[in-house]
Amino acid sequence: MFGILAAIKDRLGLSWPATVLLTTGVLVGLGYGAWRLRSGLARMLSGTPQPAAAAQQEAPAASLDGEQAGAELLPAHPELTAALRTAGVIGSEQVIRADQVTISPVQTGEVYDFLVPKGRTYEDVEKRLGTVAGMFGVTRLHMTLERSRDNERRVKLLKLHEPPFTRPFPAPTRQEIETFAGVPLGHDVTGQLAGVPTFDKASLLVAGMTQMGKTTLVNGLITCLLIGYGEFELYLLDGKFCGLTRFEPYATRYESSDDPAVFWEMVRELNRRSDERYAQITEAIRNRQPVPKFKPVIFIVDEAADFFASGATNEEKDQAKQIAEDTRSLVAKSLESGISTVLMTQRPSTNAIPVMVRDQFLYRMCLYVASAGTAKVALGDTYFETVAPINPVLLDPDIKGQAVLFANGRSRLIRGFDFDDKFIWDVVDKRVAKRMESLPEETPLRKAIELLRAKGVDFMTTPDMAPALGILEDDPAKRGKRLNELLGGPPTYKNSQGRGYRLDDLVAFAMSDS
Ligand SMILES: Nc1ncnc2c1ncn2[C@@H]1O[C@H](COP(=O)(O)OP(=O)(O)OP(=O)(O)O)[C@@H](O)[C@H]1O
Repeated sequence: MFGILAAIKDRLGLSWPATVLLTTGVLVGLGYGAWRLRSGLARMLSGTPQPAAAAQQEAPAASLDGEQAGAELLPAHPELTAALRTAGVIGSEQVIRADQVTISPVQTGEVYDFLVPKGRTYEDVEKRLGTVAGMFGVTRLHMTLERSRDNERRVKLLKLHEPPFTRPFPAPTRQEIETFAGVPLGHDVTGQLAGVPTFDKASLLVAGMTQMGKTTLVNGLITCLLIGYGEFELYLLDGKFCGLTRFEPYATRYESSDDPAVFWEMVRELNRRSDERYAQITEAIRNRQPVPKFKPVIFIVDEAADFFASGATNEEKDQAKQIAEDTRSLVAKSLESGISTVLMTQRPSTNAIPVMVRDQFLYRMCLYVASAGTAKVALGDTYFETVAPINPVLLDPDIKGQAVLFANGRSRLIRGFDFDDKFIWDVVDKRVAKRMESLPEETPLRKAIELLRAKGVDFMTTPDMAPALGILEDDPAKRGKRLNELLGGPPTYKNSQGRGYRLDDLVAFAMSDS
């Protein structure tokens, strides 16, 4: 090295300090030139030109962060980098590294699995999902984002080939429903089952214009509950008269009516049960006992809007107010009492379901509606400010049963199941039979139920039933009273044959507890 320096010194006729300085300067200059050339080549290969100013800004960060320095040299994924930069998800100087992207085909589209640059998270993509979809040349409905559990920077972006649910998925089998972790409500856009983790401590509002598939969706929900949910009681109010009839044999109480008084009566009955349950909880806490576990009760109302409508007189207005207040209280108290409410409405207008009732619902679903305002009524006033909202107005009204499911702050597009009637009947029959098996064998109530079943009748009068259960009293009043006491107090029913008991009432009574 000394020899080389001496040769340079002789050749240029410089002093020693000047020779050393000059040689060092030239070597540093050459090194910088080589670095510029290399990064320029890397950028050219990745097809992402970078302004000089940005490159200068990035130099210090690169020296702090090994990965970022590596990112500069590694090729970027052109499609994702360009889309996410233009959508404003990542900065113009940032890239999505090609070696951190995998694209895999699924049944209905393809999944882009990638890491966003350091300093960004999946939420940056989620917040701008509509714009990102636009960059891919599709709509928000074609795109679904899933976060990963292992890394905040990992994004799984599903892009559909066709509008969602263009092709129907087959209804799930019993086994698929049984193995689903939670309560399925429908298929997601890839054909997987989607739903909510539990119906315990939850309530659901389902809104959508007429003929969009609400009743079918809720029939699917009840079917899934009967297959996969533990023991529960069902209260059904069929405001459309025949939408929920298939489940009557299992229901603890089934009413088919559009009379607000019937709705109010059911709400009050459930509020009473809820109060009793609260009293038991308080008592347990007071006595330092474990809090009792209650059998879940699920109250489902098909077409609820009419029940809150108010008449013109003051008395009717007061009644409507009281109905709204009682309903709000029921939904709000479901948290601890284990009584969940599902309300459906085809008129999600501002005054159809009172705001104080609506705001209590933990889960909300909206099928196709004609305006964003109506969607807000169903999903909440601030719905469009939530993360990655899906506008129900954009759903295709010809593909029935599609709905935006808004649960735990996240939106999902699903399509309710459309089960065969035969499948539903079979599920109901099996569940009712299972219930019967679980009844204590030798009770008079079970004997009475089996008597009606053996005779193949839905109703039996007191004079016919009493002797079969060992009551040989001749006085009708005394006989009726003794039989009712023996059975434990189930509701009686009167028809043209006289007073007696209906099979459905006896079964429901046998199943109910506080
Ligand atoms: N998931 C689905 N797949 C296929 N067809 C469906 C689906 N959901 C609903 N439908 C069909 O759409 C029609 C309307 O369904 P449904 O009666 O459930 O709607 P609705 O919203 O309850 O209507 P309304 O409020 O007028 O009573 C029915 O013919 C039903 O078979």
